[in-house]
Amino acid sequence: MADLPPIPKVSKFKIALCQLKVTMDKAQNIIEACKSIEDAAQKGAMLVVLPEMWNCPYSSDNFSRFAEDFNDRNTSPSFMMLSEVAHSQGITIVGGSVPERCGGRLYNTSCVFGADGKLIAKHRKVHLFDINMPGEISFKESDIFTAGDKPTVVDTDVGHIGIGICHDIRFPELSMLYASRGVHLICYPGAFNMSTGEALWELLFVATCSPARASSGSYIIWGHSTLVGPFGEIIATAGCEETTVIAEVDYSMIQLRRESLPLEKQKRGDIYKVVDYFMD
Ligand SMILES: NC(=O)CCC(=O)C(=O)O
Repeated sequence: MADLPPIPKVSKFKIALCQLKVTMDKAQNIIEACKSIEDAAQKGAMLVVLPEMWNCPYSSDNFSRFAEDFNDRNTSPSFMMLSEVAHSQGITIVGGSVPERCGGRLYNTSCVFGADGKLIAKHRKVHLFDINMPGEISFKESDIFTAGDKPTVVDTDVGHIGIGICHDIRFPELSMLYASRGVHLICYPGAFNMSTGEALWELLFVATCSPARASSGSYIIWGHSTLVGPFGEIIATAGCEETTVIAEVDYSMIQLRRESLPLEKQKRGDIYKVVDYFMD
């Protein structure tokens, strides 16, 4: 097995999970998100995570209307705000997700910005959320979005981070692939709902960030943005209200987990294997 990346120099830092209220007013959503990020940075957060669809109420009717073409600065205010605030505050931002328009297609996309404001990674949701639970919930993202075709691991000032978007969390193969690449933390911007929200997959260091629950709309958000530690323990969590969860990430706990529970050595490569098609 290849050596895992070492624990980064900044091994203890504050993370902020901004559980934002999302409204039909995109400009307002951008202003509020910017305020929450600045506030979190003032409180010492070095990494800020936003929810899935933080600029757009999660509904099929809205995705196309709220979409942005990231190559056109004039029509991508969400993208520009994240880049500018990452730079002005000198922090890393996992920018939740927004609908992305590219080459005539729509994607559910998370942009990651470094402390210099540069885009350092872009994850397009790999597993689109199609569900039909008669009498409870019916939703078909694949009617609107094209799925991404690759996993995303990004090297940041605060470690090696894997990115998944909401439904991606249900596929342990993706998180196992990230684990096999030695990520320190997996960030899952999400917008779970009231029917399925409790059934989350929690593994390694995981940060999930949801929108706050709104009193209107047909898709009722679950909330509960959470930071889970490397032993599966819940370090910090929220209810369904608008709030920011600020908690400490301590990567030295990864070392402790690797030593006390050497799962990497216990793997049975003779009976199963995670194949990483994207690793050079
Ligand atoms: N927005 C989503 O991907 C929702 C995923 C979800 O609720 C699930 O149960 O999976």
